[in-house]
Amino acid sequence: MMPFRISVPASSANLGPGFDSMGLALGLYIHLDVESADHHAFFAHGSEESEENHFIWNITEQVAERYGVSLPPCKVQETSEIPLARGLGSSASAIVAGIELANQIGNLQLTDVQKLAFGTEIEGHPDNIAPALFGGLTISTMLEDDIPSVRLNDIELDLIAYIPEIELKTEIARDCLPDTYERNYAARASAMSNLVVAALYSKDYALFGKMLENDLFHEPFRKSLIPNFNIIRKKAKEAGAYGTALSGAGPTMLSFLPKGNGEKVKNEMTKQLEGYQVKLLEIDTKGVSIS
Ligand SMILES: Nc1ncnc2c1ncn2[C@@H]1O[C@H](COP(=O)(O)OP(=O)(O)OP(=O)(O)O)[C@@H](O)[C@H]1O
Ligand SMILES: N[C@@H](CCO)C(=O)O
Repeated sequence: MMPFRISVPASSANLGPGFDSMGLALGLYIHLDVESADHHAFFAHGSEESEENHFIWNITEQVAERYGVSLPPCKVQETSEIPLARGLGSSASAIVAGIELANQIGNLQLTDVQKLAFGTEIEGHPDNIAPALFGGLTISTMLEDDIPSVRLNDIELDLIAYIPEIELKTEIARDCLPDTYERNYAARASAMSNLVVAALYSKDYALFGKMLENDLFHEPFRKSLIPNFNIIRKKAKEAGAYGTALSGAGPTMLSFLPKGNGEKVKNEMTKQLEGYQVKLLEIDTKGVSIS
């Protein structure tokens, strides 16, 4: 086996009302550098000791078991730019990395459909898994026998992420959501989501930003967990953003801006948000890749 590298992008799920279905791949990556070895070893980011039970390796073993293959010994070195539990899809990127590792070293030749199905089964929803696999903006859902997914790569927007120091586990941010929504409420919530998609496809970015900020599915119930939720949205709007949404389950927030305005707005927002990493991010259009 020649040494190779697996790279998987981060992602921002939901984009406001696209709850559990929309996700955008971002130019922050987890990398696995893989080479042949006498025995298995997995070195997690920043660690000099091999980890037997690493999250990613566990996924790799689950895939191998599902397809009935035994994996050759190899050395894997993980490095990552994706902060954990911040709403940037770290778990989905790690799952996709684990699936691709099994695919490569086990010579499984998995199709995109198989990878998406396996990843979604583990993560529970496809909104981060699909962009981590395919890149761009994806809209996906789960049917009994299929996970339809549509990709949009052509988005002419700058992105700024506001990443606080605190972590927020998705599990906790899901626990504060209602179990059910009353019919009129659900109809309004899905109308917001329809308009987000329609505005994106028609490149009406002002409308996109407006609808992005009108989610009814999750943000109203989560915003008390998110430091500076209202302030960030207001300041970003004043600085020129079309709109700002919670990234995934939070606590990161993500602004969408007219192309070319990112650097200026990033500098302004950095001055106002002490203790945050304020990052200008690219949209990844490739998804998982091997080099
Ligand atoms: N590279 C990694 N190595 C080990 N564990 C990881 C890795 N990436 C993610 N995880 C696991 O996933 C958890 C974070 O997943 P969680 O779903 O809570 O947040 P997220 O995926 O970063 O954000 P969101 O789903 O809101 O976008 C971590 O606390 C850790 O247990
Ligand atoms: N759609 C998910 C994204 C985080 O996994 C949520 O908002 O809980």
